[in-house]
Parts: sequence; C-alpha cells; structure tokens
Amino acid sequence: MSEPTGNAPFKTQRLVEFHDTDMAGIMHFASFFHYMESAEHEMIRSLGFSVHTEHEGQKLSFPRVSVSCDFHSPARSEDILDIAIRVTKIGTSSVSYDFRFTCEGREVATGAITAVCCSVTPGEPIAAVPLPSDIVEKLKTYAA
Ligand SMILES: CC(C)(COP(=O)(O)OP(=O)(O)OC[C@H]1O[C@@H](n2cnc3c(N)ncnc32)[C@H](O)[C@@H]1OP(=O)(O)O)[C@@H](O)C(=O)NCCC(=O)NCCSC(=O)c1cc(O)c2ccccc2c1O
Repeated sequence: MSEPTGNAPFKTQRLVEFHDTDMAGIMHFASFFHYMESAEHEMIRSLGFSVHTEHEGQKLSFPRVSVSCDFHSPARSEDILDIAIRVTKIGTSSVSYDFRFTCEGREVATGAITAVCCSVTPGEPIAAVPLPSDIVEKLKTYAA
C-alpha cells in the first residue's frame, strides 16, 4: 500500500445533463456511477495512460470489484458539479479511489471505486496481475 502523501486531488467538472435526472427533477443515483467512471478515466488520461493499455505485450484491463456512493444533497439539471478524486489505496493489483461531488461548495455526494489490474487474454479467464511500476508511480500523483 502506498504511504499517505497529502497530494492535491484530481479535479474536474461535469454539467448535469437533463437525461441524467429523474421524475423528481434530481440527478438519478445511477448517473453518479457514470460520472465517477468518466472522471476516473479522465484522471487516468491526465496521467498519460489509458484504461485500455498494454504492458510488456499483455493487454491490461481494470474491472471494478467494489463501487459505492452516498448522496448528501440533490443535484439538478444544468448544475455544474465539481468532482475531486483521490487515490486512497494502491495495492498489489488493486487501486482504490474516493470521489467527492460538490455544487458551488455544497456537498452533493461521496463515492468510492476499487478497480483491479487484470490481464485479458482471449479464451482465458481474466485474472489479477500486479500493477506495473510505471502506473503505480503515476497513480501516486493523486494519492491521498
Ligand atoms: C477482478 C477479478 C478477476 C479479480 O479476481 P482474482 O481472483 O484474480 O483476484 P483477487 O480476488 O485475489 O483480488 C485482487 C485484488 O482485488 C482486491 N479485491 C477483490 N475484491 C475486492 C472488493 N470487493 N473490495 C476491495 N478490494 C477487493 C483484493 O484485495 C486484491 O487486492 P491486492 O491489491 O492485494 O492485489 C474478479 O474479482 C472478477 O472477475 N470480478 C468481477 C469483475 C466485474 O465483473 N466487475 C463489474 C464490471 S467491470 C466494469 O464495469 C468496468 C468499468 C470500467 O470503467 C473499466 C475501465 C477499464 C477497463 C475495464 C473496465 C471495466 O471492466
């Protein structure tokens, strides 16, 4: 596991789309999971790699093994959400992130994802493999 570093989180913004809200006029809970996923992929691209990556000729994938979200106040269509991501744990093959959604400083939701670095070989079951050291170094940029 990585040592705590106190780094600043990765930050991005997302406009709440009308189609991501429900009949109560508030953002649907499932949409938060899509926004977390998109923000995580954006963070990974900002670090110079991709969720579709290869290492030493091996295709790597990052399936999720745990995802959660707590909802503190509603978000509405056309709200601009600030999303902050911290890398909270770098394991042997797993990486965990925390997410914080705010809207003009108001806490909207907090969530978490754990993904596992896996090798993907056609015809074989996916299996966890150690995170490559260069990816570990990049992920430390946003370590909590
Ligand atoms: C992913 C698995 C193949 C892992 O099984 P395996 O037996 O190989 O590994 P371990 O069980 O030893 O665990 C490895 C590692 O993970 C930690 N861990 C396992 N479970 C949990 C958990 N519930 N919470 C927290 N941590 C967990 C464990 O402690 C180990 O940590 P280390 O750091 O010590 O190594 C197998 O679990 C599996 O096949 N699971 C099903 C995966 C799945 O179907 N997920 C849902 C869909 S995935 C998805 O939606 C998705 C979204 C994306 O955005 C992607 C982006 C990029 C690529 C792929 C994406 C993607 O698939």
